[in-house]
Amino acid sequence: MIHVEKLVKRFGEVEAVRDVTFTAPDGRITGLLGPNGAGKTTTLRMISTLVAPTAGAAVVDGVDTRSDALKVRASLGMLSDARGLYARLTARENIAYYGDLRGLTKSQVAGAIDKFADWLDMRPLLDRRTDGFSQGEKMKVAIARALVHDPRNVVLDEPTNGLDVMTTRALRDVIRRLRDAGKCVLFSSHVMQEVTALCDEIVIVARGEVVASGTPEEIRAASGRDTLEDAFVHLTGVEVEP
Ligand SMILES: Nc1ncnc2c1ncn2[C@@H]1O[C@H](COP(=O)(O)OP(=O)(O)OP(=O)(O)O)[C@@H](O)[C@H]1O
Repeated sequence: MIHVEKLVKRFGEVEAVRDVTFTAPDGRITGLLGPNGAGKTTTLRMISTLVAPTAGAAVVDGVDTRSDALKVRASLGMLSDARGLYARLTARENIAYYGDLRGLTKSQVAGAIDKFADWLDMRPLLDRRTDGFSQGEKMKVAIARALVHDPRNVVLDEPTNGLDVMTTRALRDVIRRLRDAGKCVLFSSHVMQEVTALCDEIVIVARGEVVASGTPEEIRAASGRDTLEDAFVHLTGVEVEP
């Protein structure tokens, strides 16, 4: 479970996150939805221990990110983007390298690679060097790499960016499988349709603050609008992407 409480992050004069409080429970898919610059990535980076909060707390499975970052990292998988793959290594070697860093045995690594090869339909890619991979192919490797240690908490920053329809569908299936296995899944998006297609709970952020949270129906009803899209525009003051 991920809980953030009155989270604040300032970069000099810029207040990227002003006041963010929410809980992403186990066995649920929670979507952090907001327009560009709302503070989603900064929030996820604080949860993942990559940046320290200016104030407030991010707590993962009861552990505060500032008191024991290593313990938090062990129970969390973070996908930020598909950059940083080793071009000279094959997909399999890239994933195995992260498995080694996480302290997995060879058979645990082999099992994880086998699982993701099926889930993401990436078996033909496994023994090719990632140099020259398409955006979607790189993303598949990045997902397997981020989740190789089977973390209880899964954090995905705009995971469907640049993916085609088939790969997006495969990724959604993976996210649902993780939810059904009882994991806490938290992902960010600026695309409302993406979030409504997948999420059990939605947290809407705008200008660094939570402006609404709940199930899609709760948010729509609380806003007094006919559709979630109208609610989103009303709450954030931003037009929805087509
Ligand atoms: N390292 C940094 N230094 C200065 N400002 C930053 C830094 N990181 C983020 N910001 C600013 O903080 C605000 C929130 O950025 P953030 O990347 O968290 O938003 P986001 O909701 O993820 O947006 P997007 O959907 O565009 O990725 C933006 O105004 C951004 O310019």
